[in-house]
Amino acid sequence: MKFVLATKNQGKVKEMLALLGDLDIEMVLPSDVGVDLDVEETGETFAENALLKAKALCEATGLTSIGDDSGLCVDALNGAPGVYSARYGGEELDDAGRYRLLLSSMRGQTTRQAHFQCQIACAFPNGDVLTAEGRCEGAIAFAPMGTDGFGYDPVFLIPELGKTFAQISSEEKNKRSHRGKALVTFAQKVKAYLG
Ligand SMILES: O=c1nc[nH]c2c1ncn2[C@H]1C[C@H](O)[C@@H](COP(=O)(O)OP(=O)(O)OP(=O)(O)O)O1
Ligand SMILES: [Mg+2]
Repeated sequence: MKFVLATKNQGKVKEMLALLGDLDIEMVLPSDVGVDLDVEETGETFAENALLKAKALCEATGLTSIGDDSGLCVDALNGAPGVYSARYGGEELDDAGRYRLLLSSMRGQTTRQAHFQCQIACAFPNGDVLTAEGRCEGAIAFAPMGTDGFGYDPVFLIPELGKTFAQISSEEKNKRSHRGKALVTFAQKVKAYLG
C-alpha cells in the first residue's frame, strides 16, 4: 500500500521515514506523485491542522496521506508559539530567525520549561482516519547549541542529557521526541488497521 507524507518539511520527512520504516508500506512525497499543494493551516489545534494536511493530500493524490502538525509550547510564554511555531515572527524568518526571536523573548526569564507536541493524522481514501499524538518535555536553552536536526532543535534542551535536540543523533532524538512517540503509537494503529 502506498502512503504519501503530507509535509513540505524535509526534517519531518527524514524522521517519518526512519520511524515508519518497519511498516510494510511504501512511502512517497507529494512531489513524487506530481502534487505541489500549500495547505492552509487554519485550525486552532495541532489535531485540526494535522487532519487538514492529511485530508488535502489524500484528496489531491488519491493516496492514503499522513499529516504531522507540531510545535513548541513554552510555559513562560503561556504555551506560545504552539500551533503558530512555523509562523512565529512572520513569514520572512527562517528556522534560525525563529529560534533567535524565541531566545530574545525569553531573555531574563528563569522559568525555561517547555514541551514539543506532535499530532499525526492519517486519512484513507475511504474516509477513515487514524490519529496519534506525542509530547516531549524539555527546556529552552540560553543559547543555541548543536547543528543537527531542524527547526527549534538547537534551543530545545533535554535537561537530563544537558544537550539540545541538535546535539544528539537522529536515533537518539527519535527515541525521545514528540514525533518519535507519536509515530510509534501511529505505527501500531496502522498495523492493527491493515490487519
Ligand atoms: O522535532 C522538531 N524539532 C524542531 N522543531 C520542530 C520539531 N517539530 C516541530 N518543530 C517546529 C518546526 C516548525 O516551526 C513547527 C512545525 O510547524 P508545522 O506547520 O507542523 O510544520 P512545517 O510548516 O514545518 O511543515 P508542514 O506543515 O509542511 O508539515 O514546529
Ligand atoms: Mg506548516
